[in-house]
Amino acid sequence: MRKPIIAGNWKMHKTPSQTVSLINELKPLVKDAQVEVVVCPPFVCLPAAKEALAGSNIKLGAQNMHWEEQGAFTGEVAPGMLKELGVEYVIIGHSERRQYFGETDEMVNKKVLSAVAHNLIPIICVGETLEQREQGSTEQVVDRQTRAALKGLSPEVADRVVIAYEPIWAIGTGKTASSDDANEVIGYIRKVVGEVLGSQAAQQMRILYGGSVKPENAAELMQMPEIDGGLVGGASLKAQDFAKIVKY
Ligand SMILES: O=C[C@H](O)COP(=O)(O)O
Repeated sequence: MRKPIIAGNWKMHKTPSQTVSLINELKPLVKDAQVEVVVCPPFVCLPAAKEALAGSNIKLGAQNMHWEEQGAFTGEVAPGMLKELGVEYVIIGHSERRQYFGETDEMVNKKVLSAVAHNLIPIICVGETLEQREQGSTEQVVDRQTRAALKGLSPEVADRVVIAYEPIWAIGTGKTASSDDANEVIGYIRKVVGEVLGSQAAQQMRILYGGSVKPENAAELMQMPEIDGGLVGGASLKAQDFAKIVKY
């Protein structure tokens, strides 16, 4: 049985003090959650978040990392730095990183391997643009991104790797993939995982949906058999909304 995950990607929102307020508001609302709850604040908010999360069931995630242990990489953050702050999850290859910061499939792969080696659970983002969807190349795009991201991974770590299918046209736009569409693409991604790592690994790996997940559409999406939870952007910045999604 794959335990669902609801993860909040706060993107570039919230200062350290705002982080503490949001977490304090959220904690009582999700304390009985049946799913794994993760929040991913900005890097500089992680220490404050860790302290505010003490004793709660909410886990801490980061939004990115470098693959190297250390070195002359100005502005970057290494996996060991995240570990020391109590981070358990790390989003890798979000479409905003690919689009605005030039992250390639190869960089995503290096980050995934490094995260796993450091005992961090990567949440690997894949998904097509509107143009690619309209051209009918959704499967081709997620196929390429998934194979590239998983290259060199051992099937034994499948339960410590998460994929998030995020159609780019659905991110922050209010447009959601229909639950049938999302389920179908995630089923396809699971098939690809099976081809790369074997069918047992494919059954163990959690694959989330992301893209305008809201309290109003969470239940329908999360009830689909292939969808193992959600990566939530905008709605994760409001404690009440995020808690409703957690309790879908
Ligand atoms: O990582 C989260 C996604 O980019 C979804 O963002 P959104 O829920 O604001 O559409």
